[in-house]
Amino acid sequence: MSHHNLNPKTSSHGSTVPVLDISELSFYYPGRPPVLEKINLKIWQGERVGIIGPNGAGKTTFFMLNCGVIKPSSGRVLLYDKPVKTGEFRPELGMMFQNQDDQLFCPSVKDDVAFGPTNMGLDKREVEARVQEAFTAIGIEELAERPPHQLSGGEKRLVALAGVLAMRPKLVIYDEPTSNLDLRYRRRLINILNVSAQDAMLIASHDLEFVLEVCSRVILLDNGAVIADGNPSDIMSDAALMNKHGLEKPHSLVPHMEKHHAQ
Ligand SMILES: Nc1ncnc2c1ncn2[C@@H]1O[C@H](COP(=O)(O)OP(=O)(O)OP(=O)(O)O)[C@@H](O)[C@H]1O
Repeated sequence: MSHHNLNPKTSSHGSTVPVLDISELSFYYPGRPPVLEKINLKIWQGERVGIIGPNGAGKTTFFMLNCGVIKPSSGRVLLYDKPVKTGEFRPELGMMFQNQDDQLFCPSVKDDVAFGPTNMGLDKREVEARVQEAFTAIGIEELAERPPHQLSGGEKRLVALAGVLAMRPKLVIYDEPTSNLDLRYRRRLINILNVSAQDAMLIASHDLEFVLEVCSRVILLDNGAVIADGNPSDIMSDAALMNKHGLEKPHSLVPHMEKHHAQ
């Protein structure tokens, strides 16, 4: 099954246009085996999609193709029915990178969060309203005047997220959002994602418990292909499938008896 709607309210106005419509998408570096080969996927409004797979499976590459940072070797991506072109800014899409040092570069946190909306050509008052809205949603008001390079890794992650949300994207892509987060920041991120109002999100993560808590659909990528696509607990409780692709069935899905035996 490839169509899961979390929120019947939003889907009931009959959105027949997928958020993302990916067909026959391939990508390879010259002289190397394909990183992705003929991927076909549709992402629908209301979906929170976890992308899982071993190191090197092509998750980051897949994201770069979706936001037009790199050019497909063949195939195409439609974002709300309009082709994604390499290098073209699409305000409907926001991306949170794995490494925030690539994303934060302004003298203060406030300037960094304002950077995106300012570059969208919004007037000053609207930019300020959005910055305030993002600060409140993420709960980072106290960081506003700090220089981003002085922040801890977890604080940087939240500031980067505020910068993305201030652009009010409809689709947000997260690359390893919980890596290096302590339990408190991880929990805060889960809470933020679980109440977020975007149309859809794509989240690559090795933190499978996090994926279980947040996602309504899971796509397992390996060897350049979609290996499985469907309900998160169905896919992740298939221990043989998970092991075959360098992953482990999350502990919370191991039945109580089995856990007992393993000890
Ligand atoms: N510039 C490059 N030249 C050649 N190969 C590359 C280049 N960049 C990435 N690759 C290869 O492409 C493959 C996919 O990498 P990608 O970063 O998309 O994987 P990933 O699933 O995000 O991995 P991880 O879970 O480790 O973050 C890897 O085998 C990687 O070595």
